[in-house]
Amino acid sequence: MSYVPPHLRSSSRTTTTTTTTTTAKPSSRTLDDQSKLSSSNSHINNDKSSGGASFSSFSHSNASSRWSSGALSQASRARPDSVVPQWKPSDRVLGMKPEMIEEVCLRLNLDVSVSPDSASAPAPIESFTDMCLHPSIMKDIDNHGYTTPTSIQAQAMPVALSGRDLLGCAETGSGKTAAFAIPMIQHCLAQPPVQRGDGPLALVLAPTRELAQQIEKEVKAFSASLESFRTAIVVGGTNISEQRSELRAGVDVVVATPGRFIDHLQQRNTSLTRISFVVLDEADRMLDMGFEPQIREVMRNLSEKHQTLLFSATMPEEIEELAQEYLTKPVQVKVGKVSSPTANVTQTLEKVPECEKTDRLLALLVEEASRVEGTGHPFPLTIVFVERKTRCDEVAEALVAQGLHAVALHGGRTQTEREAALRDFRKGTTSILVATDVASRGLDVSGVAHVINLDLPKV
Ligand SMILES: Nc1ncnc2c1ncn2[C@@H]1O[C@H](COP(=O)(O)OP(=O)(O)OP(=O)(O)O)[C@@H](O)[C@H]1O
Repeated sequence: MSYVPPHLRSSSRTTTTTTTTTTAKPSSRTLDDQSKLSSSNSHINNDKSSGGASFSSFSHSNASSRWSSGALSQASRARPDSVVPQWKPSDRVLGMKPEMIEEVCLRLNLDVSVSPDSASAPAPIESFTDMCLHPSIMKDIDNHGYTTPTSIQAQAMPVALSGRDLLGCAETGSGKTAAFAIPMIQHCLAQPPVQRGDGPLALVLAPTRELAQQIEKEVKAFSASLESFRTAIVVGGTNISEQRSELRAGVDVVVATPGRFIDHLQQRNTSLTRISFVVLDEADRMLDMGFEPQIREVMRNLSEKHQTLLFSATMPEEIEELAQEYLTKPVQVKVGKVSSPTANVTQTLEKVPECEKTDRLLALLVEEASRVEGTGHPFPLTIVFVERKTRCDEVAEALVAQGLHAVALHGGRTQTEREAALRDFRKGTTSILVATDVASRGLDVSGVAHVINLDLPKV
């Protein structure tokens, strides 16, 4: 049986308009139950004549707080349906024999699986050229300096480009941003253009502002040659009215943290109606941070024709439940890091009583400062991870008191302060970044020499 992308699958989904929703967790179900689940959870009113879907707010039941995608005068305008992009890889890839595919998966350390009732996964592709991408995207990949796909890119990109849902288990640093950003841009290019008060066509949800900003930067980089391609970043701690006007003008892609995105939906600054490509990045982290109700609210109100990519570094039960509920016959791709951290990283563990930890850290870093003094080299970039915000400030202050250039990065600081802290660290003006895991996980800073976990990371 040939593969039918999620967009084209017929469904007997019941359509209802409701004013209240439940956030009760569903029990664990098999993939076969998925369509039933989707239909029982659907809160979409697909009555196109009324201008699209109506939504309920998960936190309020009063009428004024309900979201409506009919906002921004869209109600009176018929919105175009999403288009299923026609994609096929090069003939060379199409001609790959099963044993060749197996050999590539083995070499790239890829673990690929599909549910028994779905079509086999698309073959991994080891060159961007063989992916047959839009010429502008190819140009931007080249400008970005990427010559060969990483393992996750080699497998996740063909999956996404072929229109299938993806469950990706990839560690931070494996190159997954491009793995979803490039197919997402290609998907958007196949859609009818966004108009004012319209869009977005694609949505990326990420756990932290910093990660969202990093993702948006990448999306911009891979769409730099496309003149009218617009992206918006929607995160807390930044000016909501600027975001409002940007969203209302109409954008192709929104990269957002879940809380702020819901705020904009409730204020009717944007809508879910035209979204046909969704990425949940670092989904495990988003659940850890309590974003599950917001994620569920978005997912269950999306239009029926959409494709979902879910990435998570770990696969706890909650992620599996989320995947079973919101992904349709996904291809599961598991991959390790691009290069083994043990290849060029020395790891040491030192047991220190709680009350002596800060002193030990100060001693180590002061010793390092005197070692580099006189060598003409700057203090090596160092990240110190701590568990709590208060400790983060205390440690940074103690380091500064010793004459070291340190700064604290945690969720309690303003967006401007966080951006400045990261900018100074990236430039090397500040050589020590003391950070909580929540604020800094997944950040990509090159040239870091030392990483110190003052408190053991919670895994
Ligand atoms: N194909 C590639 N060729 C060269 N460098 C790449 C390629 N893909 C990604 N990189 C680089 O590898 C680093 C890690 O990539 P990226 O940030 O996309 O990883 P990630 O898995 O998304 O991690 P994170 O969890 O931080 O988002 C970045 O510096 C990125 O520019």
